[in-house]
Amino acid sequence: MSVVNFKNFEHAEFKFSDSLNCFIGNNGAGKTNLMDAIYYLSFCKSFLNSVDGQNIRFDQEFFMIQGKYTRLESDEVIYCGLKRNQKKIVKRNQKDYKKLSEHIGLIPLIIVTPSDTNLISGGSDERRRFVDAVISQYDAVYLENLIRYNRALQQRNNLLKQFAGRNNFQLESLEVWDDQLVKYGQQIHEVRKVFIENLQPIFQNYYELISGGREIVGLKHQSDLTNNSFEQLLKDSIGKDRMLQYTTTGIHKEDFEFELAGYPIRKFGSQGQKKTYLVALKLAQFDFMKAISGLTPILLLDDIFDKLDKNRVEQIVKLVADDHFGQIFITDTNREHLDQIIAGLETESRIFTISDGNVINLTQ
Ligand SMILES: Nc1ncnc2c1ncn2[C@@H]1O[C@H](COP(=O)(O)OP(=O)(O)OP(=O)(O)O)[C@@H](O)[C@H]1O
Repeated sequence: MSVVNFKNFEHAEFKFSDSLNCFIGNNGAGKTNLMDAIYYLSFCKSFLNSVDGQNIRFDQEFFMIQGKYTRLESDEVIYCGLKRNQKKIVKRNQKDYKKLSEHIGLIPLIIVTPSDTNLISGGSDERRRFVDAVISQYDAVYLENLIRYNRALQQRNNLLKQFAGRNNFQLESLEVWDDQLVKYGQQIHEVRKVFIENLQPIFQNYYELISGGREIVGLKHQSDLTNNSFEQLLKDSIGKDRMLQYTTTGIHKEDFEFELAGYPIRKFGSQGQKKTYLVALKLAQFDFMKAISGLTPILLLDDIFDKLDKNRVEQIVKLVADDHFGQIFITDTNREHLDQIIAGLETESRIFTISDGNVINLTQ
């Protein structure tokens, strides 16, 4: 991979290991920026800063990231470049993409970052977004249903607002949207239910492997639709919906309760337990994506050493160094941690020391 004028890197070239790569450096050295460059080549955007222009190195006019992916069939060269105040350009083997969405999925990638704790501590929308994003990557019908559902929901909510504004009410106009919500919502609910059931054992297995314990981790699908017909729920909530001027029941209100030993982890989990939970969840997502796409995702573990004890970190690194995983990137501020763990591994690993946007390649 090469980067030019990307954040605090002026120009740097990397030859990564196909297995384990570690970025070591002090705070602010540029380790996470490198993770972000790798992320850009998969998702055409930053995981940190949604304003592309702010990722151009200060006082420069453009950035450029290029990566060569060695694949069994043929190599892929992915380019992402941005000139200040111009449109971002992404190329696959020197050919421009018309739509960036066409690129997503070609280089699957999973990242674990400190900001993922929002999945646990944040609102239900964070968890729905996570579940929807994972399912949408392998189920195009699900994504289509989700778009249609959200459209119908928007129309129904507009109608409820109009009724309130004009002080009238027409049940028939509302029911047109109810039919759509029930049609798509019911299917989305079922797919989410099956997804959670399938993810649970994989997730439990990873949690046990990392923690060395037998605590039961839970993912509970909470929904009004579990024991009631959606049609009836919409009928029963009309009074409330009219008063509040939005649709108060449906799959847009579902949540996924994250539990540890039967208790909500959000309230009772320690910081290390929450982090373990997240890593296990992401590794379960990894398995899912790998099985469905047939491609091994790249795995980025940013700052996983923070809040986790030595044993758990060691378990994670050993776990991901296994053949089941592919190319892994790990950041850390302290070399000794990793040296000790890596010394016991058979996997080929490469260590890059990062200092103020510069890199020294230290091959194991
Ligand atoms: N557009 C930019 N141009 C130049 N430098 C930038 C730009 N954006 C961010 N930086 C610099 O990048 C540095 C942060 O890098 P990064 O987040 O990769 O650090 P890190 O090595 O992961 O540190 P930590 O261990 O604290 O997480 C900061 O010094 C910041 O000023």
